[in-house]
Amino acid sequence: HVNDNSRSRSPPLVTPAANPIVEGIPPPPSTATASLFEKPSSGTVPGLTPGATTDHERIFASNIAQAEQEQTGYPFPSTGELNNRLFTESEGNSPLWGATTSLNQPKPQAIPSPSPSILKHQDPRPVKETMSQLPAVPEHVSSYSRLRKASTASRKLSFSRAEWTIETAEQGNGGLRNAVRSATDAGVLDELMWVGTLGMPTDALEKYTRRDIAEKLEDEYGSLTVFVKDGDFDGHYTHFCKTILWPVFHYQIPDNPKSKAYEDHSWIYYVKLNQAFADRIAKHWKRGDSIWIQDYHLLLVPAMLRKLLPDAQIGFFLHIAFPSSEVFKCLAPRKELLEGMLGANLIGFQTDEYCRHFLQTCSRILCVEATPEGVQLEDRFVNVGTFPIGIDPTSWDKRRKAIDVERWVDTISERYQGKRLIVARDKIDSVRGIRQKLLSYELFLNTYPEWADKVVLIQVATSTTEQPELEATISDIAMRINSTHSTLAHQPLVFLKQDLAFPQYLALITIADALMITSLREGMNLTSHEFVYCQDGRCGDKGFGSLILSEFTGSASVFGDHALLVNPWDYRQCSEAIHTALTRGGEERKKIWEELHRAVLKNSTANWVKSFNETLSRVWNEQSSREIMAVPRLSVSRLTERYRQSKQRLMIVDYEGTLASWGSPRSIILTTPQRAITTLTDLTDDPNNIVYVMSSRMPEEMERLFRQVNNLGLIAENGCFVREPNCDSWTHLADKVHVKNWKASVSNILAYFQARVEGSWIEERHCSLVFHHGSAEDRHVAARSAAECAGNINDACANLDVHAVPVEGALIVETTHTNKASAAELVWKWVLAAAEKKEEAVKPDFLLVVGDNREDEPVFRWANKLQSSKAVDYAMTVTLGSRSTEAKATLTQGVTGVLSCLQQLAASNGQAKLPLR
Ligand SMILES: O=P(O)(O)OC[C@H]1O[C@H](O[C@H]2O[C@H](CO)[C@@H](O)[C@H](O)[C@H]2O)[C@H](O)[C@@H](O)[C@@H]1O
Repeated sequence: HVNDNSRSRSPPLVTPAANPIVEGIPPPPSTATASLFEKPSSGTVPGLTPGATTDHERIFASNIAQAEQEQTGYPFPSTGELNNRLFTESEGNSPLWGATTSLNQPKPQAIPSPSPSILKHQDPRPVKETMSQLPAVPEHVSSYSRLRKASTASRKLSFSRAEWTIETAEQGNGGLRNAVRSATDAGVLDELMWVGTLGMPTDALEKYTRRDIAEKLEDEYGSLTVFVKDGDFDGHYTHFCKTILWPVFHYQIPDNPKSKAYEDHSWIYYVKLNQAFADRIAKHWKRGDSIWIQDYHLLLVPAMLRKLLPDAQIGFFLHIAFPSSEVFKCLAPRKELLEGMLGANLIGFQTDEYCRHFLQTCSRILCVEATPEGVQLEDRFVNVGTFPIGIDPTSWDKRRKAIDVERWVDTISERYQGKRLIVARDKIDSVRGIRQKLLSYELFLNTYPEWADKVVLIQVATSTTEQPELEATISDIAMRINSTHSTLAHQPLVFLKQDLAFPQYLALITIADALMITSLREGMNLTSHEFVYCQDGRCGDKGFGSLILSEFTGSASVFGDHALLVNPWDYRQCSEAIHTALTRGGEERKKIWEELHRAVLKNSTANWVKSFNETLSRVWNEQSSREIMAVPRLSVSRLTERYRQSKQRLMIVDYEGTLASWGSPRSIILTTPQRAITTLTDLTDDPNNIVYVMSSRMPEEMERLFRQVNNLGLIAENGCFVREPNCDSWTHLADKVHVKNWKASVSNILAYFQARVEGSWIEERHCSLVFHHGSAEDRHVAARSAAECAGNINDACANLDVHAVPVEGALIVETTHTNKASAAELVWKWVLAAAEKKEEAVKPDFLLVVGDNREDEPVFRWANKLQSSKAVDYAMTVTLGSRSTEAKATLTQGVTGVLSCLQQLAASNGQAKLPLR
């Protein structure tokens, strides 16, 4: 990676847990975590949950096993046997499928709440110093701790000297891994490197062991390891990611009095880990590399990298949901998180909804301009887009052919002969909605008792972290369902608190009659895609099953109404959906399934990687070409030379901020500085020049401002009105009826915000409304309100073809139909038509556009295009200051620079004398 400069731009993928892992390490030094590292007993696959742990689970697990045994006569193994058999069968053959949660490596120290020691890190003093200030420890305690220290030390020794091997990890984002694998197989990615942590504690490893592991991972597995302290990892992942970001991004605001979610002590670990990733990547980055950062664990990395590598091509993809701005607002470091993401060139989301939420949140919290394409920052544009992830049909075809799958199809079919199967596989996590699903299922059994002995819900519940309260609640409901609705020969719910081996999972979703997903929120949900793909009717009379899907998943936007969309909190609706799924006729099921299947194929993983990658590279090129660094300073002498050589010229110059500094919007006697008047007069005196001034001001103001200049064309209200030189009447470009209608809707929104910002006021122009907040008492509050106001208008009025654009001290609301460029186009037509009429038709061969803000950008774009399409020989577009722009050149001396440049042009043809210096 480091030495090869010739490689193509395939992205190193940054993920918090690299997929190759280090395994076979004895218990780590801390007694608190030792049990997590115990070698699994024989007959289990390393890392798979080794069985029930709490009393509750023990009772529940044995209950199911007992129930299964009691139903003798069936060849189906008990849960325990099944478990062992599965584990044995999958040995040495790690499943390669999607979002599995079984662990074949030591778990990270992931416990539900952070250890109290986490707070120690808040103290900037070294630990030793802090310890020495503690009161003396009683003798018996200190000898105990000496003993503990000794045993810890010996464990550390054996840990650090232990043999190790590298195995494929099963945890992490399986969907992402499959996507990258399939893209590589399909030749979409030809070279890539993963960047991640080991996913296990590493403090106890000797330096040389860490080095050896990192070297092997880099050389043989194309993976770059980021080492962080165990405590930092814990603070980052267990606390900040899992108790703050994860719930909030899934609309769960931890606002109960016991919640520590908003104490910011874990923020420093989040920053630290993100910085460690950024530093590691920056060190290895070479020109031509593209960096793709994955998911909510690394929201700050894009900006950290941008600082280290200003020109790098950086993409960011969020796999989980992005909440509404009202929810995101609750996060204490909300600004930092958004700014972190905005370091990327492209930010991708799973659905349009998350995309919209992000744009709105940026506009409201950061007060920046957000367009449907992305976010305009002061010096850069960041593209934002939707890239729904999917599954890889090719690899699924291969896996389905495995002999194990067929065997399991037979076993499960035989076991549940004559029954209708509803299946589900979820992580035990409150956002996955298992509780809501079981309650709905219970309601279904109560409402339709005739189904009680004909249907079985098999719920596979995987877990990586302990969630005792949730698990207890779920177990209670599960027990209640089975104790109420079971008979000696039938049990309507099979609840497996363990993951399945891959062939079993495949078999299960192949023969099921329905899949039920009730996530309260979820980024995508690939289980539903996997289910649909496997329901192709290849399995006897089974197939074309129904998909019951929470409307709060990303997959709901992929499948739309072809799925039975449900609100998981509406138990009645969910129960009815179960009934519909079980009673639908064969023809109907097939027809619906075909639509679902089409959606799965359309969203294949290879397409996902390809489209993100291609978009990233395209927007990076576009953005780079707009970067101010790449925009040269205007060479006035060269411009003058072209001016002198040309026969017919068109010049369009912006008014405020370009020809004159910004005037007070309320000024009644608005005047144009004499120097601007003189310059314009000198230019318009030349019969070969056509000069227009453009502004957001109203036509009557423009007339007043420029009445002293003859032969001057005017563009008012940002292109809604145009007046030809020497003409008394204005041409209206905006549709009056449309303007009247949208003004009525927007006025109320503006009035609402105006009433809340002391010192702000609303100006009504002919075709636009302006919310002036530049002289508000509290500028900061005013800017935030204006941003929020813009968000509201842009959401509410999107289909009215109106948008709100923030400018210096104001928010202009205007129609999207017209802008300064539409006026410029009309001017161009007029100029060509006039040239045609002359005896010696001379088309303009010199075009100059000068402006200073966002509203001038469309005119720059238009003029540049005229030149590239060879409609004009020479076009120069010039902007002021250091914004990102599409102009070809910049002028840094502001209004003075513009005026002296224009004076130089006029003087070059003898129209004016240059002022004495
Ligand atoms: O639990 P974490 O290690 O913090 O990771 C979060 C989850 O990542 C994966 O799911 C997310 O990405 C999937 C693919 O884009 C998407 O379908 C899902 O909705 C997202 O939540 C992973 O599959 C989960 O197991 C992780 O919990």
